[in-house]
Amino acid sequence: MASRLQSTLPPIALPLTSFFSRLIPLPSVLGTSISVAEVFGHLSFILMAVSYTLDDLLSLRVLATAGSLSMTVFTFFHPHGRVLWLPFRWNCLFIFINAIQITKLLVDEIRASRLTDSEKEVRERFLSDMEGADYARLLNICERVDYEKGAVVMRQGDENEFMSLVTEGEIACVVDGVETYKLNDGNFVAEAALHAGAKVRGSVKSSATLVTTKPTSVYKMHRGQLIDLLEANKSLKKSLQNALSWDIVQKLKSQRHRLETSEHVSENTRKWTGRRNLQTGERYVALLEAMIGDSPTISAEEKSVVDKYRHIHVIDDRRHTDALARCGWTEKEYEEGCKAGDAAASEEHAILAGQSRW
Ligand SMILES: Nc1ncnc2c1ncn2[C@@H]1O[C@@H]2COP(=O)(O)O[C@H]2[C@H]1O
Repeated sequence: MASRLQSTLPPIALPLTSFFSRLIPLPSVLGTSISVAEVFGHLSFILMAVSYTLDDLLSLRVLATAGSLSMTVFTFFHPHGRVLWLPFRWNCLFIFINAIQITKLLVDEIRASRLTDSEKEVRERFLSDMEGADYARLLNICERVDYEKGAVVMRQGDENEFMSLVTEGEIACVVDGVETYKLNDGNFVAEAALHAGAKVRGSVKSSATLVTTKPTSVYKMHRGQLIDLLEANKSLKKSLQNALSWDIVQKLKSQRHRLETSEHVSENTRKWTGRRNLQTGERYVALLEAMIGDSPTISAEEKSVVDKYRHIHVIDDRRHTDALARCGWTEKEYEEGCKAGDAAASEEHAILAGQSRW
């Protein structure tokens, strides 16, 4: 065996041939003997099999790499006496790919382990579903901003490109001079229908003036950067959408609570409700404007986001038609996904719609 190996192996490997072709005696039930190279062959498949049972990505990749490494040894010192170059080269490629991915995972783990105490606390309190590495990636695009009490965070009607998470403090939301809501720690600000899956990268008109009523801190992130990050990280997207969904539930519940308990509101319930309704309509218009922009078409995917948003926020047909009119669209145009009178866009839209059916 050793002599056959020696005849095909690259000269550099020749000193190792006697080791890998050495026979190890086995208990009689398993057969007579096994070579060291074959031990690596079996080990490779055992490691691969175990790796498939693991959920933890890092451990899975480490074991898969060890499996591929064992396979390269087996194919290089193959008992038939010839190097099996085809599986050898493929396994080298698998090792290379896994090594890159393992490095990325390790970098993420290191990043996650270097969080400050206050960053860790924010994760534990408001983003506990988020993996440490995903949270670290999110922090990369976040800027912490601290406001004094009484600071104006944004004004009603301002174009705003940022989404924020309040990590501490309190912010009053004022619409046409009437306070409609108070944002507290854990609330998202200007989430622009992200909870419904909208990918609004640009600016959205603010539906309220936001004024801090206590010293307040937020994590502020650019919406475009956030959406790019979410598109590249499915697990981050899922956990952030979870957090946003809970935020919506919390906001709706606390609005009801506020309506029932606050003296200030009960004195002016009609006025408050009127402003809230107005604000809901304005936010819907702002969302449609941001999604449609100047484009003469709206895709089926965008429409399904709009439908989801309407369902969550109970936007009835009248409000929907009014909002469309404010954006310069008719109900019919919206249903068809294309503005009338724009022949080129209409043709292109029909082609794309036809393609998507395939
Ligand atoms: N009544 C309210 N209920 C919940 N959140 C609000 C309210 N008013 C304002 N906000 C938040 O303040 C943000 C102001 O900008 P947006 O309209 O983009 O999004 C708004 C919400 O995130």
